[in-house]
This record gives sequence, structure tokens and C-alpha cells, in this order.
Amino acid sequence: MKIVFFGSGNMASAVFIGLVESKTIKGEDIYITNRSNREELQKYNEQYQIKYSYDDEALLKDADFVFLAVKPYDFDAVAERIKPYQFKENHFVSMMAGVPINQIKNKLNTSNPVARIMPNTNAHVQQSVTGISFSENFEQSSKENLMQLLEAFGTAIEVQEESLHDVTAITGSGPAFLYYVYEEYIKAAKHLGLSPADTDIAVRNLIIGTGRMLENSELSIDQLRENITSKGGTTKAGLDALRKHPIEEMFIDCLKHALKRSKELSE
Ligand SMILES: NC(=O)C1=CN([C@@H]2O[C@H](COP(=O)(O)OP(=O)(O)OC[C@H]3O[C@@H](n4cnc5c(N)ncnc54)[C@H](OP(=O)(O)O)[C@@H]3O)[C@@H](O)[C@H]2O)C=CC1
Ligand SMILES: O=C(O)[C@@H]1CCC=N1
Repeated sequence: MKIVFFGSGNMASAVFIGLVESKTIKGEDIYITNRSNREELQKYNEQYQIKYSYDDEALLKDADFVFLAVKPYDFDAVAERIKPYQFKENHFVSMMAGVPINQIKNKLNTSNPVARIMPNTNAHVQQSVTGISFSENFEQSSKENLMQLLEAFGTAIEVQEESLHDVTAITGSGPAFLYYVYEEYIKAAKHLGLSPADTDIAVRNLIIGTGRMLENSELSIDQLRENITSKGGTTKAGLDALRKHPIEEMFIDCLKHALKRSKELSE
């Protein structure tokens, strides 16, 4: 199988490194290109034996899956690169937030199969949640091959194309929302008495350990929380203070704005 990535930035690299590190695809079967950052391509070649080129015809020839991993506003330029050299075996897989399948088909001037995916950067550690939607002409065997690739770097969920907006808000952008919460928690913790360095180590390991509990425990999240909350204890005191703030409303607002932006990008 030959896989090509147009774009070698944050999201593309999370996916191709996830594919290589999970041993799903050999580095030498992956080809990457970008606008101009040759040093970045060389780095991935040295680290993972991934091939790179700026020869678009050579990239697309025999490529089974062609990932479109550029910012939506760079897609016109990429479409100009791809349009002259399409091959019938090319299946396009876009990870561009908000760009609809019919727009991708129009800009590429193609009747080849197109899928849209919405992964997240947790692909780096094979823990992406990836939403996927296929064009009608995407054959079953290619669907299965692509799903297998996605499952190599996390969990894949097939959804209606319209629902990719929800996936984009909840899990595409989601790591950033959670990182932001962690940053704020670290800032708050620094108001207490530990040294800043100890606070960083303590909170980082708190977050990692809590994630592992979610991964490994059969208990529900609220039960895990209850298990820490002694009657009349410190956790209850902290949670009571926290509940005085409109946390759910804050996240509803956050997700609503991400969703709205995803919809705007598709217009
Ligand atoms: N980051 C994330 O968490 C997620 C991102 N996405 C989507 O992934 C896409 C990429 O985002 P992200 O990886 O963060 O962006 P980055 O800015 O990290 O990477 C963009 C890449 O596009 C390349 N590029 C730009 N123009 C061209 C061109 N004409 N031909 C070939 N390559 C080109 C850049 O090359 P160069 O460096 O040479 O300029 C760079 O490698 C976006 O559409 C985004 O919506 C989806 C889910 C999550
Ligand atoms: O911010 C963005 O537009 C992209 C899509 C999801 C995560 N990053």
C-alpha cells in the first residue's frame, strides 16, 4: 500500500508517526510533501525512513490513499498541484476542518472516491478519536483498508458528513480544550506552597495518572470521583467551591463556538 500526505505539519505528522510506530505501515511506504519546508521532510526521512518528494506526478502514481493535511486556506494551492496528475487508484482522504466532500471533489475536479476524517493529535500516541465520512463511490474494500489505517492510531467512528462538525468540536479541538484546563489548574496550584518545579511534576503526573485510571478502571467517571470524596473531607470542600461556578455552561459555550466555526469554514 502506498500512502501520500500533502502537508507534514502537526496533524499529518501525528498520523504518519502513529502509523509507523504502530507498525501498521512501513516508513518507506509513506510519502510526504509540503509547501517548502524540506528540512522537516528530511527529519522524518531520517527518523522513520519516510520518503519525501516535491514531484507531484511521482507522489500520486500508484498512491492508494492521498491525505490532504493542509490548512483549509491552502487547499486551492494543493488542488492545483494534484489536479494535473490524478490516477484512478487515488483515494483522497481530507483532514481539513470544515471543507465538505463536494467542495473537495470540485476543487480537485475529480470523480475519485473522497473521505473526510477528523482525527486529533492524540494520534501521536495511537489514541486519536477519528470521525470519518465517505463519498458514495468509496468501495467497501477501500473503506475497510482505510478504517484499518485509522484504527492503527486510535478509535475510528463512521458518521454522517454533517456530524463531522460535532466531532471537530468535541474531539478534533478537544485536546486543546483539555490542555487549557490543565494549564489553568497548574497556574492555580502554583498559588499554594510547593515550588513551581514540583508543582509542574506533580500536576503532570496527576493528569497522566487520572487518564490511566479512566483507561484501566471499569468504574464510571462519577464513581471514580465519588471514591475520592470523603464525607466532610477536603475533596468535598473543593468540589463544593467548584460547583458554585458555571463549568458546564462554560464548556457548552466553548463547544458551541468551535461548532459554529466548523460550520462557517464549510460555507
Ligand atoms: N492540528 C490539529 O489538532 C488538527 C488539525 N486538523 C486539520 O489538519 C489540517 C492541517 O493542520 P495542522 O497540521 O495543524 O497544520 P500545520 O500548519 O501544522 O501544517 C500545515 C502543512 O501544510 C503544508 N502546506 C501548506 N501549503 C501547502 C502546499 N501548497 N502544498 C503542500 N503542502 C502545503 C505546510 O507546509 P510548509 O511547512 O512547507 O509550509 C505544512 O506541512 C488542517 O486543515 C486542520 O483543520 C484536523 C484535526 C486536528
Ligand atoms: O483548529 C482547527 O481548526 C483544527 C481542527 C480541529 C483541531 N484543529
